[in-house]
Amino acid sequence: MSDSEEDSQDRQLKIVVLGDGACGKTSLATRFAQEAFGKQYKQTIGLDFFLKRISLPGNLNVTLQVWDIGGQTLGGKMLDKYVYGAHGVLLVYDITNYQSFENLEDWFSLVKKANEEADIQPVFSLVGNKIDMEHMRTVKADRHQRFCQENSIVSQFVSAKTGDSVYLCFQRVAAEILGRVVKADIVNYSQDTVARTVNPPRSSMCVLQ
Ligand SMILES: Nc1nc2c(ncn2[C@@H]2O[C@H](COP(=O)(O)OP(=O)(O)OP(=O)(O)O)[C@@H](O)[C@H]2O)c(=O)[nH]1
Repeated sequence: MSDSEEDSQDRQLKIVVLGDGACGKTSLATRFAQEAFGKQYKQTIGLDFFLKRISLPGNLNVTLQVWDIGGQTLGGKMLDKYVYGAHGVLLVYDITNYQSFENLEDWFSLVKKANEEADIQPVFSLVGNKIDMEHMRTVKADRHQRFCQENSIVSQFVSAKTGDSVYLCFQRVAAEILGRVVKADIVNYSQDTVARTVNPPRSSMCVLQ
């Protein structure tokens, strides 16, 4: 087994999926992790987990721990704990439900606050779901883009139903996270050369766990 293959087995990223009830978070996670979709709505109580190993350009593999947080947890006591230490956060809304887009401001503020003390800030992505229902869209694409520009976050549109852009959505966030960690790693390296000589650079990737 090559060094890079060995490294990849240890690398896990925590990706938290947030947004209003029924915007499609569980469907998105299920489509991504199990390549399945169910029409029937079953509310998530608390949270669910999914694990999936993905490939990134450059022969890099990572395992994503997807935390699917129930929409009803907004304002609940546990939410801070669920989102703490996330490497990536998908802020999901339903493009046919304007309220689900408006409420993302609250979800966004909450995660930023919960992670104030964390070493690494999460990579955020705004995810407009249900693009298979484009004809019923109530959130204009330019409102979506403005939110992304104002907050410097990654913009994505997906359909958990058809699977359109779902894998790409998770892949893009993982790539963005790894880009940041690698940059942080370079800074640490220059500040701590002695320790790095004893511990080879690849051990630094433990920061992701
Ligand atoms: N047409 C369409 N329906 C979708 C899509 N994604 C989810 N749905 C439907 O929307 C409903 C809610 O989906 P869920 O994935 O359970 O929503 P959720 O955000 O996890 O909801 P909570 O558990 O309450 O937080 C279900 O009936 C899904 O089948 C999509 O991309 N297109």
